[in-house]
Amino acid sequence: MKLLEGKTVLVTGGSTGIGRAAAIGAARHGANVAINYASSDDKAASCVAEIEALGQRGLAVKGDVALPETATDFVSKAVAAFGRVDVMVSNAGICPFHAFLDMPVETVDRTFRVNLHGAYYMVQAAANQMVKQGEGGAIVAVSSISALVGGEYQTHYTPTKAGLHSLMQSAAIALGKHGIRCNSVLPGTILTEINKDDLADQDKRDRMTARIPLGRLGESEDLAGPIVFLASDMAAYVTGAALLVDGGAFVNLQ
Ligand SMILES: NC(=O)C1=CN([C@@H]2O[C@H](COP(=O)(O)OP(=O)(O)OC[C@H]3O[C@@H](n4cnc5c(N)ncnc54)[C@H](O)[C@@H]3O)[C@@H](O)[C@H]2O)C=CC1
Ligand SMILES: C[C@H](O)[C@@H]1OC(=O)[C@H](O)[C@@H]1O
Repeated sequence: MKLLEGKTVLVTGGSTGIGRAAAIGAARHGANVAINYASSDDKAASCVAEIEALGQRGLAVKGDVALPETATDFVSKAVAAFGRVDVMVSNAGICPFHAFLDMPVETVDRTFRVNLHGAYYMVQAAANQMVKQGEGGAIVAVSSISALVGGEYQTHYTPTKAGLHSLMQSAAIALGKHGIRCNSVLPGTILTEINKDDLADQDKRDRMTARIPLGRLGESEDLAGPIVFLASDMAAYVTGAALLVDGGAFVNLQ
C-alpha cells in the first residue's frame, strides 16, 4: 500500500543521510519529492535520479536553510514544479561536536541558525502555502533523542533539538485549525556523515551501541518508515507528537 500517492513532499537537507532516506521513502510511497540541499550538486542529482527511477518526479533546489529567503525560494520552486505542497520534512542540521567552556561564538550562532532558525523559516513557508491551498498538510521535524537528554560536546546542539520539538508542539496548535499536523521524530544515534568522525572513536561507538536494547546503531533507512507514517493520512489524528526512533536507547537506564 502506498501511503503518499499523489502528494508533494519537500525535504530539507535531502541529499544525504536521514533526509535522503525520507525523500526516497516518500517517493517509494508515491510522492513527488523536492529536496533542498546545501552544497553537493552531485549528491543532489543522484537523489533526484533515484526518485525518478521509482517513477516519481524529483526536484533539487540549492540553498542555505539559515537564510529566510531559502525557505520561500524552496517552496515557490516546488510549487512551480509540482503545483502544491502537502508535506514538509524539516531535516537539515549540523552538529559540530565541541567542548562547552571554549565553545566559539560562531559555532553556537551557526548551529542555532541552521538547526532552529532554518527549521522555523521552512515550517512557516510550507505552512503558508498549505493554508493557501486550503486542504491541510503535514509537517515532520527531525528533532532528536537529544531534545530529551544532554551531550557533553553538544551544548550548542541539544537546545536546538529541544527547540524543534517545542516548535512542533506550538505549530500544531497554531495550524490545527487549518488541518495541518505537526509532529517530530526523535532519532537516536544513526550512522551518517554528521557523526562519522565522532563515532570513529571505537570505545564511544561500543558504549553507544551497548545502551541500545535492539543491539545496533541506527541506519538512515530506519527513519524513513516513521517519517512517511507521520506524513501520511494513517496518522490523520496525530499532531503535536514526538516519536522516538532510537532502538530503545532513551528508556535504557539500567
Ligand atoms: N545521525 C544521527 O545520529 C542523528 C541525526 N539527527 C538529525 O538528523 C538530521 C539529518 O542529519 P543526518 O542525516 O544524520 O546527517 P547528514 O550530515 O547526512 O545530513 C544533514 C544534512 O543537512 C544538510 N545541511 C546542513 N547544513 C545545511 C544548511 N545550512 N542548509 C541546507 N542544508 C544543510 C547537509 O548538507 C546534509 O545533507 C539533522 O538535523 C540531525 O541533527 C537527529 C538525531 C540523531
Ligand atoms: C550527531 C549525534 O551523533 C547524533 O545526533 C543526535 O541528535 C544524537 O545526539 C546523536 O547521538
